[in-house]
Amino acid sequence: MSRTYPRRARLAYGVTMGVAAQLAAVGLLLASAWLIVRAAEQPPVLYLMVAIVSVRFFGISRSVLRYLERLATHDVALADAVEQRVTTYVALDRAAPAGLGGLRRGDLVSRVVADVARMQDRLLRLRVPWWVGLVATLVVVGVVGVLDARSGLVILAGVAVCAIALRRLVPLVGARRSGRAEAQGRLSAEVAASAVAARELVAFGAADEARAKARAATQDAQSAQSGGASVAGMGSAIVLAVAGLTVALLAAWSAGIDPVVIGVILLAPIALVEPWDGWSEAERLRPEIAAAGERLAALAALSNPVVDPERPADLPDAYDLVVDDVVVGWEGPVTAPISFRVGEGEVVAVTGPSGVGKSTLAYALARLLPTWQGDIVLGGVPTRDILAADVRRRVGYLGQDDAVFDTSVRENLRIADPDADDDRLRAALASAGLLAAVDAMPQGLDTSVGEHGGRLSGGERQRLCLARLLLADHRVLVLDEPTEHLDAPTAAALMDDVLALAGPGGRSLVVISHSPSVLARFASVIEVRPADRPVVTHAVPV
Ligand SMILES: Nc1ncnc2c1ncn2[C@@H]1O[C@H](COP(=O)(O)OP(=O)(O)OP(=O)(O)O)[C@@H](O)[C@H]1O
Repeated sequence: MSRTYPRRARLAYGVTMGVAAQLAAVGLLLASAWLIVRAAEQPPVLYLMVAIVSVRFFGISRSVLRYLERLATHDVALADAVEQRVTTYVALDRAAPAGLGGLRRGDLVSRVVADVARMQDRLLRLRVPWWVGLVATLVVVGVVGVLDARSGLVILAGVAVCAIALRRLVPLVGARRSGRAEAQGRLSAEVAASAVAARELVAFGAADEARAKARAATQDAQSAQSGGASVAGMGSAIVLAVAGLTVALLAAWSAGIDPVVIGVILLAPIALVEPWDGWSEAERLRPEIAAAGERLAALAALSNPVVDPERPADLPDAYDLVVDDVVVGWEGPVTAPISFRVGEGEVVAVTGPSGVGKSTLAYALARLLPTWQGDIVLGGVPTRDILAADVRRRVGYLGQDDAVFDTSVRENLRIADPDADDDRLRAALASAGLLAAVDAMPQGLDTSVGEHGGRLSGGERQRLCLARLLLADHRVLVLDEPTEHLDAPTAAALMDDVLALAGPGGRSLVVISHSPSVLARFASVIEVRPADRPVVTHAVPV
């Protein structure tokens, strides 16, 4: 059924096909039973023709109907998953970076990938099996009830007992034993952390400890998984016990019923084992699906401390930057008030002891974090009155460890501007002082830079990030330790290129650095100091 139909209609069609497939399976078993019992009486073969044709019809239609059910329900589930994925990415985008502080990277990946996939099961393995099983079971109860009312009631009682036992017992035990997704999340986080830090772990002899942690997380994940298997076993046991008991009761009360009909009646509960197994599986998964839903809801509820104004001001064309009595910090204020001004095309350096809050100030300048006190004013308008995305169009930030993707130089640059042609890419590379090096690479712009830019030198990586920043055409650049990890001549060359970006009509620069040789090149150096006494701030950052 095509996607032009509404979701509800596609789902109803899928469930109807599922019910029909289930009834075909029941019909196959009952028609076969009737055929075997009746054939034993050796009637003229003409009497058996209807049953023989029925067996063929049910056998073929079951497969076709099941296929149609899968097609329709998976179509709906996949469309739901796409929506869920988009919602999750939008939530992450809204919360990043300041709102994601408490989440480990591996855990986050596990949530975004595994939990979203698990949510597909809510429809496919929880809701659809319950609806299909329930309708199919009630039809069978109705048919048996027409043949013999008391037998119909016995099967109805069996259905009720099975449904209640599965619904009550399996999730109860499952919830206690599951935690599979959490265990999987912890395992992913450990593995991701070890993979990123593998070199350091080996160098400092801490690999054994990391291995032990990963092993413990693996064992947790495995035991959560085997817990799931024993819960599945319990569900199957309940189904088989109830079906067996129902058959026994039906057999005990079968006196006086036509022998051919008895065969059909006794097989009815056996035919229902398949839909009931679907319920059992659904109940086993229910706690995991609920937990995945809660984790995704928690992600969706993450808030970003940077709140856009209700009536945003237009982004001004002017780009002089005034930092007026500003205090920054993450969970609370950490710096003493900071004030300075950078006119259009001017440069200023920011320094201060390690951990004092220089990078935090850089985040605030790019409106990635709010301030606890004071105003950051861009072109005469406080940045809190402008949409954060607009501020970031004008103010660009180059961090100490900006991401370099495992793809070509060209694609790494185009993240800043997907439409940029080679001339613009080359101009940005030239301004960042990387063009000659890229031209010397075997495939030029198409050269792959490796994971985290591993095939580039530290200086080249830094210049690549700078070129990317230049391509986005920000007017104010905040560069956080741009010469970190570079030797003195490379650092001096990079600073030459950076400072050449400023000047009348050029970009304004705020350069954060510890390095005396970098600071020596600036006429204006601002020192960030820790808050030595409690500073007056807003109750919440704005
Ligand atoms: N993502 C974060 N969440 C919470 N606190 C943070 C975060 N990043 C940094 N901090 C804290 O904010 C304070 C200032 O850190 P920041 O990175 O701004 O210092 P810095 O002056 O740039 O240091 P360095 O010169 O060593 O890079 C530190 O106490 C640090 O622990």
